[in-house]
Amino acid sequence: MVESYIKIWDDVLQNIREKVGPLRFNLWFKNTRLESLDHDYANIVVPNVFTQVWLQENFSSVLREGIGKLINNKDLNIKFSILKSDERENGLSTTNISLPDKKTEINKKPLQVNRVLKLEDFIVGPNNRLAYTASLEMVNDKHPAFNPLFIHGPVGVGKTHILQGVWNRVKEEQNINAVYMTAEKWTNEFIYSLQKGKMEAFRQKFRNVDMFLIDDVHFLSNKQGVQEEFLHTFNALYELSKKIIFASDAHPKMIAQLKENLASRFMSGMITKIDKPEYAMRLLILRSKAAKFDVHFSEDVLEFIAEKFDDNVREVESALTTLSAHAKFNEKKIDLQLANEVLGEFFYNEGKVIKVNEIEEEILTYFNISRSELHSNKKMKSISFPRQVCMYLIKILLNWSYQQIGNYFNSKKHSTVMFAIKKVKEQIDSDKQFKLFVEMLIERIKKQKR
Ligand SMILES: Nc1ncnc2c1ncn2[C@@H]1O[C@H](COP(=O)(O)OP(=O)(O)OP(=O)(O)O)[C@@H](O)[C@H]1O
Repeated sequence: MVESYIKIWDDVLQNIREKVGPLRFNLWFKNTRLESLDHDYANIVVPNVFTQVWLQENFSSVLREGIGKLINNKDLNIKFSILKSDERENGLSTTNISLPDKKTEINKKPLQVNRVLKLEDFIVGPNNRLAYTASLEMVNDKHPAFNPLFIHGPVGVGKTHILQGVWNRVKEEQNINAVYMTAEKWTNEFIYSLQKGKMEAFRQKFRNVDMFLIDDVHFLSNKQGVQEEFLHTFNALYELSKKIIFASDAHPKMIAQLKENLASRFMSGMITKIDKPEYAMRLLILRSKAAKFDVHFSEDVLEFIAEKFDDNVREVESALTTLSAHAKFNEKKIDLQLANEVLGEFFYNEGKVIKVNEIEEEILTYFNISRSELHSNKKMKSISFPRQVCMYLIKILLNWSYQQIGNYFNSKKHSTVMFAIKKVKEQIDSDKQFKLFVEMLIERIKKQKR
């Protein structure tokens, strides 16, 4: 980099670091540089397209202002270049991918589809038919043949979709008091009410519902006092024949440290598992999800995604989002070639197994912390947050049990690991930039295996 660019870039970065704080700064600006600058254009090199998208969306004006001020051009155009994948390590040269500059009209619609989960958008197939049909019976039948309904299955297969879909349906069609919440939220309300001496109101609230939909009940694992109160709520509703639906990552028998009487209540109605969807199902789901995007995905692209992304539906959706983001920002048509280019880095040779230290390496690099800090008990956010992300990645890439992950991280409790993974999941769902960041980490880890 020409020396004057280094100086300009240092000044701009210093300004940004003050604004965003060291954690986010390290996440997004660490491996960037000002590659070239003339009166009209500044070209900034970034390590990957996710950083590019994030900087474009959040920092274009700050960058324009910061650099523009130094060269007296407030209308400066900012362009980004991405290091070619095979050159990332030694940073030899760059591939230019121009983002639309500020004068170009770009489609301002959000890249992600809106997350209102409705039963009518749920695709029914062999992996989920029983769970879906049983849920409909809960909706439509005044006195369903079973109660409670307990739905379990691996991550991202549609458990939440069904519960929220049921909740939305009964809210629209029936004048009943239906409550949907996660077991974690229920636990927090319980603890709060206990601390504030408001248990009577708490009990009233939950014992007066007509339909009780609790997601992620595995969260109750290992929380004896909370389970006791949950059992009381369950019993009260059950005796009044109120409809109860639970969703969980695991069968009641497999939820660690779950009181026997609570486990047996969970198993007293219908238990049904949702499995990972097969290819034909994935394709059907993809078609339906793709139709909600404002870009066109051709059938061969959808088939390509359905074939390559075989783990869970969340991954499949994320492939669509990523592809549509690339197409928009680079103003390209979505075809098989683009899908291969963009998504090729997401999958890897199955024979090559990802190792836990490879996941760790990415975390250490991106968050700039040491391995001993990652494995420590330090609670400051700059250490605990990367640790949580690491736990999440180990869960989804290696599918370790919560206990295994806890043991690996200096004997952390099963519930601590569950909480960490839950937090990361929530942030992925609510923060698009963070979602892109996590996808980028996954992409980098998987790419090493190709
Ligand atoms: N059969 C389906 N039809 C339509 N969308 C689906 C289907 N299955 C899953 N999805 C979609 O996949 C995404 C993940 O599903 P959901 O959040 O319901 O998974 P989950 O099983 O609750 O996962 P977790 O255990 O991680 O909470 C959602 O956007 C959901 O709409």
